[in-house]
Amino acid sequence: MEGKIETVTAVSEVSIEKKHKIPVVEMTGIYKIFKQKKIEVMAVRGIDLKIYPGELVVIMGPSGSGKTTLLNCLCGIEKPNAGSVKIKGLEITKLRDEGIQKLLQDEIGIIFQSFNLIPSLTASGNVELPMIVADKIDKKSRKERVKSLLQAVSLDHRMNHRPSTMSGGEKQRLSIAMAFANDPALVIADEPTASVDSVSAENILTVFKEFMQSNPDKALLIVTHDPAVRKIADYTLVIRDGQFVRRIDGKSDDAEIEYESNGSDMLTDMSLSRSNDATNKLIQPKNFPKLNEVKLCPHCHSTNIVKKIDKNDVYCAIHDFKIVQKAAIFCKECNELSFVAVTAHDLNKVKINEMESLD
Ligand SMILES: Nc1ncnc2c1ncn2[C@@H]1O[C@H](COP(=O)(O)OP(=O)(O)OP(=O)(O)O)[C@@H](O)[C@H]1O
Repeated sequence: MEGKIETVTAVSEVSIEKKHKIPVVEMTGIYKIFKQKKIEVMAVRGIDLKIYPGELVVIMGPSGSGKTTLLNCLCGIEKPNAGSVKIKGLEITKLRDEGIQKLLQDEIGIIFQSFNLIPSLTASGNVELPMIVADKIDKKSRKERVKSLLQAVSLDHRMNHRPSTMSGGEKQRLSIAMAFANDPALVIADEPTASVDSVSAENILTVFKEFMQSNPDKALLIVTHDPAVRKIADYTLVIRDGQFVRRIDGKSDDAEIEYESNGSDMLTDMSLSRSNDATNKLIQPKNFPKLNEVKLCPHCHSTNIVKKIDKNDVYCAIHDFKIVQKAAIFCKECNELSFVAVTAHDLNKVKINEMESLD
């Protein structure tokens, strides 16, 4: 159906073998709304996600689609407005700061795009540090583990070198070794190949594959814009406007991902040549107005605006399950492009039966 975005749940196909395992990640009905003055941004809307031990899952989506917010909810850094997040069966949405800190220390390893290495420490010092903080194993075992982790990422010859002397690919491999240091149940990688060249990116994917093969009880979640990463995934979830809209099973790289086209037609129609992060940000008032009621730029409140509705982007929002639609508002005063949710009442093209099938 034209205009319909089907939401996808990542919990549908569970093998009998998996049913007997506790999921490493179990997110149910997650909503996250940010409030800025009178404006609400619904960054995540009703996400369900289960990841079992041994699974390598990739999440892809355009800028502003809610990837970081979802990860933050998953790690306890952000509290969702609604829904449950369990890590290895433990509900984490009610944990206090110390509980979250312990969770991040013991059960979740994070690989940041920006590496997050300590410049004054050598490679082995960086890998050892999380183990010193966790204080679970003695010094001798720690040193042995540092060695084997650095071997696993092919950096054993660089163990006494500082990050400043390393290439981007080496730094990223070092941050992978750090993330696995405390033997976490879940490793999350945020854009792990974004800051490295294509050869290093291939090496990083190989390291992930090998880690998963030698640690079948772990789960790995990678958030990326890089389609190459899908090659190593058990399945890929495409996120758009805070919802999973597509699930691609398997590791083949021939299935197309079309999320990049999100919003671009409107930009072209409005004769805008520039592209910035705002293109995918949806500004969502509490009560959805009709398009003709939108009179001001959401950024500078100027009335000098151009409005355009995207007929291909009708979707269902959670507020009373109203059918809403995205409208692009371009402000000639501040040059900002915003997306505003408006009621689909203006839309003669949406037939009643289609609207009903949306929720
Ligand atoms: N702290 C915040 N306050 C207000 N709005 C926020 C906040 N954090 C995120 N948002 C909004 O929530 C939406 C989702 O943002 P998020 O950072 O999760 O997207 P993303 O997919 O990770 O984007 P990118 O790929 O650019 O990092 C965006 O519209 C963003 O502007």
